[in-house]
Amino acid sequence: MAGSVGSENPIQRLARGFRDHPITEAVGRYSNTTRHASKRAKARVLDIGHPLVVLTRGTRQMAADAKTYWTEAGGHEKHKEWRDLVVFVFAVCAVAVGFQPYGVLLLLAIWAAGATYLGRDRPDPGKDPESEAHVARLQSAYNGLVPYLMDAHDPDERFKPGGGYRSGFTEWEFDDGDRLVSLKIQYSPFFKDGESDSRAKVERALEGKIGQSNEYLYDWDEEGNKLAVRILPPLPIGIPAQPWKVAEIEYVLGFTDPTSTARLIPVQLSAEPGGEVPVVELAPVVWRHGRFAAEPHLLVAGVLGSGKSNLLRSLAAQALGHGHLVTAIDAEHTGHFDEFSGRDGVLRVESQPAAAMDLLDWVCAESTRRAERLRDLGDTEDTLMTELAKPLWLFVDELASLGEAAGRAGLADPQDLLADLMRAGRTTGVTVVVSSRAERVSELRATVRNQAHARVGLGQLPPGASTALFGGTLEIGGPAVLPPGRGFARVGGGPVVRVQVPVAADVTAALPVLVGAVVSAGDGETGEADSFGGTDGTGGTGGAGGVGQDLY
Ligand SMILES: Nc1ncnc2c1ncn2[C@@H]1O[C@H](COP(=O)(O)OP(=O)(O)OP(=O)(O)O)[C@@H](O)[C@H]1O
Repeated sequence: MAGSVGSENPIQRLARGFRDHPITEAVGRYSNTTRHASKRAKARVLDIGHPLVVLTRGTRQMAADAKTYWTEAGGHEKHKEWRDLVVFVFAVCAVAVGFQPYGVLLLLAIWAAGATYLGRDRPDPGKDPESEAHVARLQSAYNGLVPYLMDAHDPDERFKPGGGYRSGFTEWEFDDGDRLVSLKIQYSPFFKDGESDSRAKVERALEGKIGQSNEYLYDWDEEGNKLAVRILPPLPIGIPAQPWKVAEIEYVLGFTDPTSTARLIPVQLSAEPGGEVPVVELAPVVWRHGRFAAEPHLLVAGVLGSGKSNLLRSLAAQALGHGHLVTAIDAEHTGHFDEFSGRDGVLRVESQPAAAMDLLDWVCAESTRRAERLRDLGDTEDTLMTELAKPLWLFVDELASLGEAAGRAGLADPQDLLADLMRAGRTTGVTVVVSSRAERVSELRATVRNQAHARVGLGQLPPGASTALFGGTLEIGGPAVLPPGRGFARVGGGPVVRVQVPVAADVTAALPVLVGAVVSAGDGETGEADSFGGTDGTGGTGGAGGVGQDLY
């Protein structure tokens, strides 16, 4: 083919160029139908002749500008004289330049430059800058919402039949794959956004228009009459708890969307013994925790069976893996902490109210003892401090139930003790993790809630609970039933992100691996820990040795 190009005459070359010229994307869609052959030809002509089109458009603009100048200057005599003078000087200059060597070429170059500038492609100010496909999808979502958000009393009439999507949607975003991933809606102040039925209608309408296979995160701002929606693919479920590759002071609460965090860690997806264990990179939700941490305590709230105890167990396993001391109160006698009893590092696990209150008293006394010793020592070596204030964890599963049981038994309110403990815990190295049924979050005192700045909400939270936890009515839409361990998390003043908690089902199998990993790292080995299922049963030791930073 290359040989034939040299022997082409200019006309053949032009014809070949025209034939081979890439057609534009829009026209490409029609390329398989003869019906649109003329459209294709027109697009090719416009594409190849684009410089000519620009020059013609610019020349026409130039002529129109000159005409406007000529006619508009005629309003006043004085202006008219000025105009005549300017035109005369311009004409004389042009003629003088024209008679110079290359003068005509220079004039042509000036004309071409001016025409190219004036005829350049400019966006049509009246045209929607979104692509047609995006406009169609946004408008379809808008139309689907009109029956539910239309309000005759709304002076702005943001949602009305025949309205444009821009009057109701304030922001939207499409990802690289052209998926709508976020949408912000401003609605009438008269819309009953406090009623879950009204909200549900809007949510289901959006899901119907945008697609049922996604997961939707709804953030209702009832004060501002705004709804922020994020549309995301479902998170992976059933991730087995394992020794996470994070820093020593970091604890993995769960996993979120890659767009919500700036990092990914390798995660083994299966705990099945034998065979290839798939490893993927997932975005962790990390709680940074340690002495003087900004968020030393955690509050987990969730609906019935949403996986609160599982999260507490997962954190207890991580704490033991770091060689920390663990105590736990199982207020509802679920037995979720039984398999921790008697393990190295586990000081006490209680479920009876009297014993649980006794444990609370002990932890408070230990915290006070630590505070006094630290005060006596003043500034001392870090290693001694670390030994004195060895991290001690108190897990209270279902705090509201514990309060109720203690009240029935005529005991003190555990929240009184907890509030003091949490306040001092930051310096004394005592971490409190409490869980509560979502509908009972309001029973937790503000003094307790305010000390727990790291928060996780699991399952479909009632509006009151999500407001108490995150300051807004958050809902997850899409699948009818959320998998256990799915919810939202916020650490301190960070953003609220959705989270999928890993499953810590078989802690008996998990602990030896976690603790073994710490010990072998302390021995200087860098080998990676097995997944839970892969354990060969090498019993765990106390795990008080050094913590392998590269393993956690
Ligand atoms: N992240 C998870 N992934 C998979 N399954 C989970 C997860 N979390 C919990 N589960 C499963 O869901 C069930 C309920 O979990 P769990 O007891 O932790 O919930 P809960 O919120 O504490 O329940 P309750 O409200 O009854 O106390 C258990 O069978 C558990 O194995």
